[in-house]
Amino acid sequence: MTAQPTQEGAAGTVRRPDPVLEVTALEVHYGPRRRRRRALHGVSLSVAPGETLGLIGETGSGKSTLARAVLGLATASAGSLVIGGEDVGGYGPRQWRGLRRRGVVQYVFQDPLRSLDPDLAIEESLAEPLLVQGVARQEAAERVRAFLPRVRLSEELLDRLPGELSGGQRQRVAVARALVAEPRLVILDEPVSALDSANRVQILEILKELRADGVALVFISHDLGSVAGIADRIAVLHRGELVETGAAADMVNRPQHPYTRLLVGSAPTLHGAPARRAEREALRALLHA
Ligand SMILES: Nc1ncnc2c1ncn2[C@@H]1O[C@H](COP(=O)(O)OP(=O)(O)OP(=O)(O)O)[C@@H](O)[C@H]1O
Repeated sequence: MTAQPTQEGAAGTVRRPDPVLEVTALEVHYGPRRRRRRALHGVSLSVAPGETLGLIGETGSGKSTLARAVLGLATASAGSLVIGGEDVGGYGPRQWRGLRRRGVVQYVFQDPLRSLDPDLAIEESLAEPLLVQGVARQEAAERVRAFLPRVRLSEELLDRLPGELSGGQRQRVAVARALVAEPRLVILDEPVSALDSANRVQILEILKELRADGVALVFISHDLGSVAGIADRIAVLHRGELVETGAAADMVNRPQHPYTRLLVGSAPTLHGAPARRAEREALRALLHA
């Protein structure tokens, strides 16, 4: 686990810095009243500055809903959400836009074309988060160019459109766009799921290096193997509820909840081979009992 930055308190006691993200008893529902379905129930978690939280769960467990709630794209029906010290619970669309424009929170989606404007040249896409924060155009251009080596991109790509790049290059542009303006928190929703293994490894390496800047990351994946090597802590979501949260090594080596054990057993990238079928079936039976 990476050491968390700490501050000296008044009496000389070391205290942890305030979390960048604090989610408490969050509830999200979809659908009109009579067909209302609960997507998240009583979800509480926090992420410290510089910390990487892995959020894992199977399809439909509510991972993207949590990401969307933290980005102001899904409305919470109860609970509280504090981002960068701001209670964003009652925020309307304009206040959410303001928060995103100020660059407090950024995002990377599975499909980079969702994170990038298809009609904007790469250079413009990368400069935009800096320009909206009031950085002068010349300085923005310099900062973009200085950032490119960190995501293994060359300047030749700057005048291309997203559609003229490979999938791996596009995702590296999306990562650069999310991080170039030094946000406090970045939500990455399945950022490597659509990539081949070489590109997946490269993006994971890049993210590990960028963590050193002190940004907090929430890394969402259905695959425990993708997050295990990068996350400090891992939170497991099952049917809209967090069933287990702990240090990444403990979750991989000593999972407690049957669902976490099932995820660990089903992650071939963690072990030489997935757990035996009979064991997985036994865990599934336990979960559905
Ligand atoms: N816009 C929506 N309207 C209604 N129900 C939705 C909506 N988005 C998601 N849901 C439902 O909410 C639940 C959680 O979905 P969510 O997309 O958050 O899961 P997920 O863990 O991200 O899944 P995946 O890994 O497949 O993306 C699912 O039952 C889903 O069908």
